Amino acid sequence: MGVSAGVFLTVVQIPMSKTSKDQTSQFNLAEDDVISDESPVIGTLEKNPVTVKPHTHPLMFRTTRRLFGVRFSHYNAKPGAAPKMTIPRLYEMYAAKQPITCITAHDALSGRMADEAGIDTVLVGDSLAMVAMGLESTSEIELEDMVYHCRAVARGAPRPFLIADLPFGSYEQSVEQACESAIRMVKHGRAEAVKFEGGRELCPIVERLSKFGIATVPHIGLTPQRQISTGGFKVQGKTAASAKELLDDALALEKAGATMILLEGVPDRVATVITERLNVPTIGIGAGSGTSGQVLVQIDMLGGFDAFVPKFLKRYANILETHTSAIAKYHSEVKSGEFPSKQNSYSIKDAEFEKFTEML
Ligand SMILES: Nc1nc(=O)c2c([nH]1)NC[C@@H]1CN(c3ccc(C(=O)N[C@@H](CCC(=O)O)C(=O)O)cc3)CN21
Ligand SMILES: CC(C)C(=O)C(=O)O
Repeated sequence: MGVSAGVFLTVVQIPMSKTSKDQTSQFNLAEDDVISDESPVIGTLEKNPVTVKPHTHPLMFRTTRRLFGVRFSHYNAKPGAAPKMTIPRLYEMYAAKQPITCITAHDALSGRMADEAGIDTVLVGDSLAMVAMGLESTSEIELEDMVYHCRAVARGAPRPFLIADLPFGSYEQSVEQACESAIRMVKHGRAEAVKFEGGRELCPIVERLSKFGIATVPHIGLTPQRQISTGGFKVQGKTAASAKELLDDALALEKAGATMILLEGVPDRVATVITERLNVPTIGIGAGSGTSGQVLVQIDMLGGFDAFVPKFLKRYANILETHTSAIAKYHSEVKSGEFPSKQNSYSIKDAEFEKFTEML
C-alpha cells in the first residue's frame, strides 16, 4: 500500500550516524502491511538529525523530501518496506553465511526492478557501456557517463547498497586520480562504494580511499578492462601459480582495507579457498557457489544482450523476444487502425463539440 492509498505517516526520525535499531518511526499501517524485524527505514539521510513530517499527498511528500534533503525515491515510498542496505547489514549477512545478492543496473527502471525484487546490492557496472550505450568495449566509457548512470540508478534503487565502477582510465594514473574519481562518483553519482579492476597494485588506492571513508570493491580474476593484454575474456587462476597469485592479491587488498572483493571468471574451488581465507565478503560472477555472494549483469540474465553468452550466465527471461514482439504488436496495431481505440482516447461533450464545429 502506498502513501497515496491512505497510509498516514506521522513522524519519521532518521539519525544518520546510528543503525536502524536506533531509528524511531511511527506509522499508521494497514493490518496486512508486513513489517520486518528491524524498524522500517525510508531512505538514507544526508543531514543529521532531522525530523520529517510527510503529508499524505504524494506531491507534498515529495516537497518535504526535497526540503529536508532526504534521499528517498517515490518508487520506494512504502512504509514498512525493507530497511536500507548498509555495510554493517551486509557484514551481518556475511557472518550468518547468508548469500549476498548483487545485480547490475544502469538507469532508474533497472534500479527500481532490482530494489523491488529484494536484491541486496546494486552494481552500476561499466558493462553498461556495452548494454546501454552500444559501445564496442567497456574501456570506451568515460567517468562522467558512469556518474550520470549511477545517479539515475540511485534514484530508482534507494534501498540496495549501491556500488559503482570506476571506468578504465579514471584511476590508474595515481592515488590522487583515483581519489578524485571516487569522490566524484560518491558526491555526484551517489555511489556508496567504488569498484575498480586489479590486484595488489591497487592497494595504495584502497588504503587511501578507505581512510577517507570511501568503501572499495576491488575486482580480480577476469578483468574485462584488461581484455587486450589478457587476450580476451579468459578465466583466471587455472594454474596453481596463478591461483596463488589471486589469493595473494585478495589478501593484500583486504589488508589495505577493501570492503568486499569481486571475483570474476575464477575456478569454483579457487574462489571458495579465497573466500575462506578472507574476512571480508567475496562477490562472484563465474566463480562458483562458494563465494559470499553472486552478481549477474541484469540485461544478460533477462535475455536482453546476445553479443556473447559466457558459461556463467543463466538467463531468467527473454526480453529480446517478449519486448520486441510487444513493440511489433503496437507497430502493427497502429498500421491497422486497431490502436488507439475509444478506450485510449479522450472525449468532449456533444454540445461543446457542436459549438466547436459551428465555429469552423
Ligand atoms: N553484457 C555484458 N556482460 C558481461 O558479463 C560483461 C560485459 N557485458 N562487458 C564486459 C565483460 C565481458 N565479460 C565476459 C564476456 C565473455 C566471457 C566468456 O565468454 N568467457 C568464456 C571463458 C573462456 C575461458 O577462459 O575458459 C566462457 O566460455 O564463458 C566472459 C566474460 C564480462 N563482462
Ligand atoms: C560483470 C560485472 C561484475 C561488472 O563488472 C560489470 O557489470 O561491469
